[in-house]
Amino acid sequence: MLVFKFGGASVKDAAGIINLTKVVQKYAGQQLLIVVSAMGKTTNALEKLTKAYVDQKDDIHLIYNEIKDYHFHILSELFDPSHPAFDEVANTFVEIDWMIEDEPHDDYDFIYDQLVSIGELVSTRIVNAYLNHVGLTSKWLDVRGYIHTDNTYREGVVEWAKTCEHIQQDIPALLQKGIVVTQGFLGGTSENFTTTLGREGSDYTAAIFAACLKATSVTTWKDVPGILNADPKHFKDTVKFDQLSYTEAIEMTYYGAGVIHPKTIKPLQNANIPLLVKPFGDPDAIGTVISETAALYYEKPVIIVKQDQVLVSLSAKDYTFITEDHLSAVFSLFAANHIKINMMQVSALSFTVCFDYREERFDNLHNQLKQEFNVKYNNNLTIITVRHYKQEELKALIDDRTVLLEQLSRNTAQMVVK
Ligand SMILES: Nc1ncnc2c1ncn2[C@@H]1O[C@H](COP(=O)(O)OP(=O)(O)O)[C@@H](O)[C@H]1O
Ligand SMILES: N[C@@H](CC(=O)OP(=O)(O)O)C(=O)O
Repeated sequence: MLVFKFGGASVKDAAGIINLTKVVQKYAGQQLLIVVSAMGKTTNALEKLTKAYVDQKDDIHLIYNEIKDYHFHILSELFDPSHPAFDEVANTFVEIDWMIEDEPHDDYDFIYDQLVSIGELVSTRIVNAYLNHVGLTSKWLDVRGYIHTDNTYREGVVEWAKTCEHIQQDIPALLQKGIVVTQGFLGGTSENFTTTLGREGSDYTAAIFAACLKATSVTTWKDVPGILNADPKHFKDTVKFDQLSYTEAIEMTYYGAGVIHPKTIKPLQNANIPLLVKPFGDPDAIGTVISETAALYYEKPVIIVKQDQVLVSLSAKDYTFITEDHLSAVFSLFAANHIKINMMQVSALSFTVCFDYREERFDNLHNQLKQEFNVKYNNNLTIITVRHYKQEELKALIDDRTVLLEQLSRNTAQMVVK
């Protein structure tokens, strides 16, 4: 069986959904599970809605109506007004109506997951309805009953044994009857609350299903020809990799290459399932095949740009040396706030650490760190990571920016720039 993942860009409008069905029709006769993300930039819009709701802002209904109008406009381009998909989508949005009428709960991450998850619940309703509309037999599956997570909202940790057991119990029989369409990015807790797996987590969902079902391959359909040596939105003259090793793909995604979610590759590597990254606009193109046995040749360095970074410098309040006790206290605070460290450096009197800036988490951490340390920080920074680099290439990348932190190993150079 095959697992396909269609991301937001591939289903951003009615033409995208029509294209998706054409891609799927090429695989008629094969068992197929399709993981779909929210349409276009819906997740960003739902994040805005969540913030407006928690802050009880006046524009909450404006933001919500824009999200609804966007989806109903796509529906009206695909179906006659009497089609049941209109009701299915309206009923899904009712969950938001109920939530935003109430006073906000005080756990931001919990609210976030209950609201933001609507994007995938709605997109899969529309995709599933359209596949059936064109004569393909397809079933909508609520992923929250299959991908079981703990209750770390916004970063649900998958309970693999329970997840695989449920997937293996039900999905093979469903696949024999037709296509299965389900939501990326979402999970469910044992109390039936919705969790999300981290932004851009739909690739990871596809990998979980593939690993549990021992799929032949996973294909993620993207708006790029495959995996390139750098993000084409930031760099000209990129080159595509026809093949890539699991290890290189893990390294690239770990450092922030946004093309694949970082947790995706490992379960596929463990189960020896190839990951194909292909352009949805040219489904017959070979794209990039990620597998164990890729030929390793780097015509150009691999460049990864991670924006919206904050660099924090800590020193002890009594100006003593930074000790293991200090570091242990600092790491505990990072862990408690679910903040992943991207780069760090220790000197005699200070500890410098760079991570993704996320306002609510940063404010919390900052307040806690201030109690024990002198804290200085700089935000709006960028980490440039270069793999398989030549020293002379680094200068051109920095351009006229200031380097605040630099680390070089044999294979990888990393620089925090302003
Ligand atoms: N090394 C890279 N190769 C290809 N695309 C990349 C790379 N790094 C970042 N990207 C970006 O990833 C985007 C595709 O990933 P993403 O937006 O997550 O897709 P989707 O959400 O549709 O699954 C591309 O539009 C491209 O800008
Ligand atoms: N919709 C979610 C999950 C996801 O994976 O989306 P995409 O496949 O469009 O990156 C997000 O935007 O984070």
